[in-house]
Amino acid sequence: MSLLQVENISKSFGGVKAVQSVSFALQPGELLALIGPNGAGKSTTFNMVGGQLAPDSGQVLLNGKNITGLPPRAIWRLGVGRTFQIAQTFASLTVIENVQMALLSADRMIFHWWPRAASHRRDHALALLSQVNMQAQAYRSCSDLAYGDVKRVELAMALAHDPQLLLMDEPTAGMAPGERVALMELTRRIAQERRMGVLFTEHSMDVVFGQADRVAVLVRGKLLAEGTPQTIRDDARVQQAYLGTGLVLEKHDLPSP
Ligand SMILES: Nc1ncnc2c1ncn2[C@@H]1O[C@H](COP(=O)(O)OP(=O)(O)OP(=O)(O)O)[C@@H](O)[C@H]1O
Repeated sequence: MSLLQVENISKSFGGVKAVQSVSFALQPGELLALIGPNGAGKSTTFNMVGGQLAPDSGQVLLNGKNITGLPPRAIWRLGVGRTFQIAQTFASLTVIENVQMALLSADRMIFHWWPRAASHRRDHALALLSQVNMQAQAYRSCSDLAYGDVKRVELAMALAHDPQLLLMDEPTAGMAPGERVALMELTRRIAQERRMGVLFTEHSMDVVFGQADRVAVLVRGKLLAEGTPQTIRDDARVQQAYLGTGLVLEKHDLPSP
C-alpha cells in the first residue's frame, strides 16, 4: 500500500478545468516533485491533498484511508505536515520557542499558550533542532536569522507532530542557489531517516533534478509525465511543454545523473 495515493482527482473553477483526472502515488521515504509551467494546476493539486480544497471528483488516500475533502486540521492530525512558500515562524520568539509552540500544538495544548511554551518539552525541541542543524542557534531570536536558517526552523516545526507525509509548497522560493540545494538535501536525509514521504512543488530545476526521487509533470491541469528525474529530463513532451514558458528545462542546465 502506498503512503499517499491520489486517484483521478479533478477540480474546476467556473469554466477553468484547473486539474483533470490526476493520479499519482508516493511511498514512505520518497521525495516527489510536482512541476509544471505557471497555471498548470500544481497548487490546486497540492491543496486537494492538504484539504484546503475539496476535489470535484476522485479521491485521496493516506495509508489506504480515504481523506478526500477532510478539513486541513483533520488531515494534519492524520499525519500530514505542511511548510509554506513564505516561512511561517514567530519573529519575536526565539528559535527554540518556535519549535516549542509547534510541540504545544501537536500535543493539543496550544490554548495554554505562553508562558507554558518556555518549559514545554525543551529536550524534544532541541532534538528537532539538532535534526535540522540549528541546535547552536536555539536561543537566538528568529528575527535575527538568515532566511535559509528560518526555513530550517520551519522544517523543525513541521516535524513536531511527527508527520508521515510532508507537503512543501515551493520550499526554496526566495533562497540563493546553494541554500536551495542544501535545504532539500537536508529534507531528503530527514525523509529517509524517518521514512517520511515528501510532496513538493518547485520551480528550481537544480533542486528538482538533483533531489527528487520522482517527478510528476502537470501541464494545463493534466499529468503529462511521471517518473525518475532521468526519465523526465529525457522526455521530449516535457521539453516541449516548457518551451516558450520562460522556464528553463534544458539539458545543459541540469546536473548530471
Ligand atoms: N481560486 C481560484 N479561482 C479561479 N481560478 C483559479 C483558482 N485557483 C486556481 N485557478 C486557476 O486554475 C488554474 C491552475 O492554477 P494553479 O494555481 O493550481 O496552478 P500552478 O501550477 O500552481 O501555477 P503557479 O506555478 O503559477 O503557481 C489556473 O488557470 C488558475 O488561474
